Amino acid sequence: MKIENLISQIRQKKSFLCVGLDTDLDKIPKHLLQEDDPIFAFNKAIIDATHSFCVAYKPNIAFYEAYGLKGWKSLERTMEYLNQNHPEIFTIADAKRGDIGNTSTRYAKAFFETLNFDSITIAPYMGKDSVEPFLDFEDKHTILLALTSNQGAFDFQTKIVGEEELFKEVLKVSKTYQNTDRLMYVVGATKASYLAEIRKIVPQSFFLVPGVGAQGGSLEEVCQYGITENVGLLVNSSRGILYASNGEDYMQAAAEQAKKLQEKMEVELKRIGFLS
Ligand SMILES: O=c1ccn([C@@H]2O[C@H](COP(=O)(O)O)[C@@H](O)[C@H]2O)c(=O)[nH]1
Repeated sequence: MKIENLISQIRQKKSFLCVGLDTDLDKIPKHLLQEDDPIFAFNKAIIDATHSFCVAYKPNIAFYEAYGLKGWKSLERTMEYLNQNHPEIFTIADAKRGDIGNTSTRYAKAFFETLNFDSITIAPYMGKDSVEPFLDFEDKHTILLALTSNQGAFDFQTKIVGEEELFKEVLKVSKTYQNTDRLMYVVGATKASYLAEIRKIVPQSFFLVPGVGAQGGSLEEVCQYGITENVGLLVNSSRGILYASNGEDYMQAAAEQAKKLQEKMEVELKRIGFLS
């Protein structure tokens, strides 16, 4: 997908919400466990309930790999459903891959070609030749982990390396890679106070921002420091939407949570003049 199409969808839906599809058989409503493919049945219901409030879906691959071949099949069916019914919606494989060049190329083919995701999350630790194979793919996006939402982010990412924090070095060095227009970054909502400094380094890039809802990050703070004239944000919520209820009313409860976030986003989009 081209960035212009993502931006025009944000304008149309008045939303920059990404719904995380972290589907856990221990948490979904019990009656769905009778289905042939409960993971797909749950994902389909969540997509049907939330698609008008969000611009992106982010299956976290761990939740599918955990169930082996069956989980992978559910992921394939989810992607087929999205590509056939909502091709305008941006898809993110939250896979956090990255390896030596020829291996990265195979990961890129798996997620961009076989599964037809628009983007994938990548760990930057192995450097340029582990990231650039993903950047070779036209209209596909590589989302580099910059400053993650978890507590462990302080173990390495904020440590001073040379003159500044490691995450800043990641951002600066990544700007020297080829096809940087295909780069986005992960910045945790729980680290919103860092966003102003991050924006100085990458003023135009899109950020995937996990950590609102269950992890306690604030949407308003993320917008205060991170929003750009073209929005530049995809704010994710997974558990807060998926498991708003585990009863028969789970679709309605998920839709309500997604709508609440969309309405807050609309306020922010109006505040910056992106929407009139
Ligand atoms: O820094 C990061 C990077 C990725 N994630 C992932 O996002 C979702 C968050 O789920 P919630 O239920 O909304 O907390 C999940 O898939 C994480 O693995 C992140 O949280 N932080």
